[in-house]
Amino acid sequence: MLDQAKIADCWSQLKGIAVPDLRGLFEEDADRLPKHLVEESGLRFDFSKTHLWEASLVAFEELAAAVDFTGMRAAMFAGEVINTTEGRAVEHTAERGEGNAESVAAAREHQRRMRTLVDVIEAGALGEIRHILHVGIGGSALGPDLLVDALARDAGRYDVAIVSNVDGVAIEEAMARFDPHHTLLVVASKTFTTTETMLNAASAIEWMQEAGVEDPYGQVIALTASPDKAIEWGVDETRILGFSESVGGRYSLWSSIGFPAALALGWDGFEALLEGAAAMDRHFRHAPLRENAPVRAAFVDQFYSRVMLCQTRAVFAYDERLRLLPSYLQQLEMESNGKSVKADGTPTYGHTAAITWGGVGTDAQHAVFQLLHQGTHIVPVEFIAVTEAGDALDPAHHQTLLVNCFAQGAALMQGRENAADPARAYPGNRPSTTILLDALTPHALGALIAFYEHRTFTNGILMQINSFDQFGVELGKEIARSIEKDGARGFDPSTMALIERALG
Ligand SMILES: O=P(O)(O)OC[C@H]1O[C@H](O)[C@H](O)[C@@H](O)[C@@H]1O
Repeated sequence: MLDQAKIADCWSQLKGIAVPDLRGLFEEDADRLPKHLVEESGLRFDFSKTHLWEASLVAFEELAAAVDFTGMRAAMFAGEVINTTEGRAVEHTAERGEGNAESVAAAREHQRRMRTLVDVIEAGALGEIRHILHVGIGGSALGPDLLVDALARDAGRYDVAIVSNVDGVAIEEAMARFDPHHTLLVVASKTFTTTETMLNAASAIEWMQEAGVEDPYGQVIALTASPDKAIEWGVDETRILGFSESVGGRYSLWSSIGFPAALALGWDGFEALLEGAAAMDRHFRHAPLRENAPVRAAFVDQFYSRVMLCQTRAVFAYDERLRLLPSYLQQLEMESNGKSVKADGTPTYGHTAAITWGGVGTDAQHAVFQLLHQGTHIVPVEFIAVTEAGDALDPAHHQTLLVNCFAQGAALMQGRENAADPARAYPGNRPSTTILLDALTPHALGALIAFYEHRTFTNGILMQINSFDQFGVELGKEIARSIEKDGARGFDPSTMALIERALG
């Protein structure tokens, strides 16, 4: 049993610590930078432009002890049932070889099948496959989409479309681009019941049938933790790639859900992604809290959201290849920690997940950065940049990109006084974290995504939240089903009028 009074004391202590000026922190401590830097797997995490200092770090370490952070971390890696509301273990790390031996062996077996299927498809056993039409939503789309977009742009192996929205416009676009005779339909759904995915999958089959494809189901691969449902739907058992129930949807890109990435990258690339994640797993498991990147990042998150009461956090990828990272993180962070009760069902203390938003640099500089520099909200900003260029053009492109990224962090912190002209004054003292990757390799991206997963988990532990359920998404689905079944009956006047007007 955790000592709740002790935990409350830790939070009060954190709130009582003076919040120094960022510029002053650097002036007072010549060694501030190395004390607030973590290097791991070719990723450099610079937390020095945040307001945390010795006293806050000590207080967070005490909080981590009070919430039994190390016990929870060990329980996750041991495969204990830490997702208590759903009675499940949390075993995405087993996909990377880190976890209890039985789960790691099961994951390896799933991967062996996945690899075989990648080889079989490459060898042409399912005909000449040129296009991959992956239908899935939420965790069954955002992760694969990020991987393919970031790493397989020029791989040229297959043309991949990841379609999630139930709006037919989304899948029509892919249909217009693809030849149904040369398309592999990948149906990705952990539950194999999700409305959007099943509807898109059915429309894709129809599209193939209408084009005269003889055996459309012969061109289907199912990625699911519910193989029985996939068989019922018509997929042959040999083309079902399973994964364990204990791999959560938003943590599933490492499992067979990552299949389109494995196809697009080739197996070696996919394996490098898993190895990068495993390296971050080991770092998270063994590095002392002070030198532990996900833990330090979670301290920063908690500080801004619960001590400074910032309601949002912004993520800007200064790399076009990572343009999907903010939306991927929105699901990971907000679906995991956007809760109002603790794991024991009692109300949480203060705010939980910050609202994650963001975009790409330099585009965002010309749009939303005004608010970051001069607005009334304090928004902790995270910059992600890559030293090695992704393009082969004039080096001026990449140099300008990086210079701008670093300039923004400096400007947020430095500010500029202008007593004569307040509209042109910058308050400064605004926080940012910079994550700098040496190169955007599969290994580095694996490590980066695993960093975010562990950071989210650590945030959950510090807030005593179960980060692995998502009951908040259910009510809206239920109401939608009831409207489809019974029409506009029994709802409020506004909802009924909308239904009548648009749906008749
Ligand atoms: O993979 P599926 O079972 O189709 O689920 C897809 C998505 O739908 C749900 O509503 C959840 O909010 C997501 O966490 C999940 O990833």
